[in-house]
Amino acid sequence: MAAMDPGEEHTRFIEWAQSNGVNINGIAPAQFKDRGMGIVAATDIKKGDRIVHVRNTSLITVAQREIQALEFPTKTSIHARLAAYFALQHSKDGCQHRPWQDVWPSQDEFKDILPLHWSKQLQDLLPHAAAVLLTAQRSNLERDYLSIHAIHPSISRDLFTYVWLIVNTRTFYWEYPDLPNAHPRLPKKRPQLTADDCYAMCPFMDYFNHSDQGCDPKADAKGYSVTADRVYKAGEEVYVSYGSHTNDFLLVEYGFILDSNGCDSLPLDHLILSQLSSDQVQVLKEDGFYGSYTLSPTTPTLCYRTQAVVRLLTLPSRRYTAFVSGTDEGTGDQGKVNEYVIGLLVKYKRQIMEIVEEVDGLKTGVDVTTGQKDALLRRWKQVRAIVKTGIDVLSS
Ligand SMILES: C[S@@+](CC[C@H](N)C(=O)[O-])C[C@H]1O[C@@H](n2cnc3c(N)ncnc32)[C@H](O)[C@@H]1O
Repeated sequence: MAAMDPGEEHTRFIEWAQSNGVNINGIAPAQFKDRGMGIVAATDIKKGDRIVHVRNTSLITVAQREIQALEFPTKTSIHARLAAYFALQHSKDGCQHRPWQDVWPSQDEFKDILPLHWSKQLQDLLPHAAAVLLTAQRSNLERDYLSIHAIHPSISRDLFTYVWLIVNTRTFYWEYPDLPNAHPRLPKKRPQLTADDCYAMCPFMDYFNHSDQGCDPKADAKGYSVTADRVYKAGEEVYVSYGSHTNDFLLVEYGFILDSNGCDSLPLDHLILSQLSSDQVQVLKEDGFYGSYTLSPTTPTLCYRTQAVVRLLTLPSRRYTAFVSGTDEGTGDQGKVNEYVIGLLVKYKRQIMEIVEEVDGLKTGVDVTTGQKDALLRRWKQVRAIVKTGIDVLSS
């Protein structure tokens, strides 16, 4: 994909970043047609070269004095604290992060790509897994907005939503360096925080786009760095991996999907949970096998949890018990399990055909942009392909 010259606000930001503890080596930001900014190799890069390092003092974490000075109530999430900090900075004269803020995506760009901003008509057409993630995202945002609104009523919902999404799409996992041994992931003096709260904003690092095969960003007490995972030729895009995410997750949390994603899978909960009796639900809960059933486009196609639940649904309970207790690998029952799942998938495939047709027929305009329709259609076609592969593999 051709990269374009990013423009002068990016040149200004790079100068700002370099004078603020960011060491850049052989890479540069570039503008892409379909995914905003990204990072390209400015020269040939060798595997193992450290291409960027961001000093720990340049990260924005809640341990920072300016953020601590805002004296948030203890229950305020880290996400909310960071968002509130950036909201308060946003319109301030002499805001110290201005060159960084100037290269972030605009509110309008978010409105196009993030399902949170899509029309209800489109949200209702999201795959089940994406809809579940969207509901959770909406409720986290609401919780955070209300907690900040109570102490900073001047921050509008619009601005808060924007900076909250900036934090959501641009934070890195940050293990606070001064962690006590007993709770290796909890920042000292903040025992109420959980590992999920260990986030940092990281200038320049947030230019990298995601690939399931990208470089792995590493953090240590000195800061954050990215090392080349392979050789890159000058001009090639360099990606990092944001984690092992499915395309439903990437769509809802980041506003894009990958054409090829080795971490993709399809949750089957919406097909399976409704089949369970209340006794079966209880058994599964007691055994720790309730929910999180997945179908994967790679082998094994069915995850262990799915193998377990389908045994409970289709076999005498002693066969299920033998399987989950490990006394029987369950190979003899595999045909019956596969047959049951195929039945569910064939029914689901018919529903998918109808949804694909409906999405394909959507008229584009104010409520449905071409980009939104395209992303949704591509995702449904991927779901259809996973289901088809599942049926083929289980039938063979
Ligand atoms: C950390 S930022 C990366 C820089 C961003 N592209 C920008 O313009 O500033 C994450 C956002 O980049 C975009 N993105 C990241 N990886 C992508 C990919 N492989 N394809 C399309 N968009 C991607 C998504 O909009 C995502 O929310």
